[in-house]
Amino acid sequence: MNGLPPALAAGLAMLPDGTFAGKTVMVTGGGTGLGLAMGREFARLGGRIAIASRSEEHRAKGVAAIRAEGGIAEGIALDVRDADQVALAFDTVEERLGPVEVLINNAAGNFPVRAEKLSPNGWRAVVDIVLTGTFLCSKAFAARRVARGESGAILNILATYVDGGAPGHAHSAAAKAGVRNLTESLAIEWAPDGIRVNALAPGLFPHDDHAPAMRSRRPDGYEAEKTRIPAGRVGKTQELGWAATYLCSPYAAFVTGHMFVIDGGDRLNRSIRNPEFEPIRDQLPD
Ligand SMILES: CCCCCCCCCCC/C=C/C(=O)SCCNC(=O)CCNC(=O)[C@H](O)C(C)(C)COP(=O)(O)OP(=O)(O)OC[C@H]1O[C@@H](n2cnc3c(N)ncnc32)[C@H](O)[C@@H]1OP(=O)(O)O
Ligand SMILES: NC(=O)C1=CN([C@@H]2O[C@H](COP(=O)(O)OP(=O)(O)OC[C@H]3O[C@@H](n4cnc5c(N)ncnc54)[C@H](OP(=O)(O)O)[C@@H]3O)[C@@H](O)[C@H]2O)C=CC1
Repeated sequence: MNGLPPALAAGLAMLPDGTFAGKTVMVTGGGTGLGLAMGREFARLGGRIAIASRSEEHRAKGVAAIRAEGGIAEGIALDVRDADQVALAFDTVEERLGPVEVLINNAAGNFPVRAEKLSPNGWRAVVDIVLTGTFLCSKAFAARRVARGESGAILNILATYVDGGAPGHAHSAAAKAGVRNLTESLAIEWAPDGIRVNALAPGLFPHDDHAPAMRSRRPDGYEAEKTRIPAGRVGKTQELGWAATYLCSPYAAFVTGHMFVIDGGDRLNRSIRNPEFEPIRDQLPD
């Protein structure tokens, strides 16, 4: 598990070419990091990608990356916390690329902070982006799919700390756990309408776009954390693309309400042989 099979490393797609041909895929926060990696994989399989986020710079970067690979992409201004902006974004995507058939709720806010120091507004910002934003986008998506009488797929991006929590990330972990539960409620509610709702929980996937607050404090970066991961390495962002495209494809037509974990076994690495416990107040500055 320390490397990728040569065919995959060479960039071959996991699913058949054209699996998403003619389909519009909206990726919130799709201009950077994992969202962009997933958008690129959907585009390689023929999807038309709508990158929806706040920053024009992030959107332009993502659109350019996908177009440079021959894909179709448009940037759409959106703050997922605002229901009016969400409605307008779906309308705009429909005008430019066609109705959204796949929604990736990837946008997130997070910053490490000791829980006793987290301001009410800081808590709200993260919970609103992660939990409320996911709900607002899912609701707008499903209302449109149901009105058209057409099926669809939603994929919510979680984090492995939905189980067990995350010291220094109480806001994000609580919000992601809420999204996990929301995934299950909506999967049941919308299954009769042909709308599948699944979740993808990544472990550690370092990339060059990390927001400043999320950059590793170690001089050697997140790469060095591989020693704690049973697979012996961190994740490669393209691997999330493979998982995301499968879960949203017709090959997963009977999969809904599921949380797919992709972490090289990191979440299972709890044993009496773990290193000494280090309180979060000793890891983060005051
Ligand atoms: C598995 C174990 C993991 C261990 C760690 C490894 C890390 C690897 C990755 C782990 C999982 C990753 C999960 C992620 O979600 S990564 C995604 C991160 N990306 C982003 O956060 C990008 C978007 N972020 C933002 O836009 C902002 O950070 C923010 C979320 C704050 C929202 O921006 P907005 O402009 O709406 O908000 P404000 O700037 O006005 O701030 C609102 C309040 O929040 C307070 N704040 C902001 N930053 C900090 C900080 N670094 N520390 C403390 N408080 C902060 C800010 O002061 C405001 O509060 P007040 O009004 O009270 O001052
Ligand atoms: N990287 C990792 O190791 C892990 C990541 N994850 C999850 O993966 C997903 C992607 O994270 P990652 O790529 O690492 O982080 P990034 O910071 O690169 O991506 C977050 C994206 O969210 C967008 N965003 C933030 N707030 C809003 C908002 N209010 N409205 C619309 N878009 C918003 C940002 O775009 P803009 O600034 O333009 O709005 C940005 O593109 C997140 O859900 C994260 O929680 C989970 C576990 C591990």
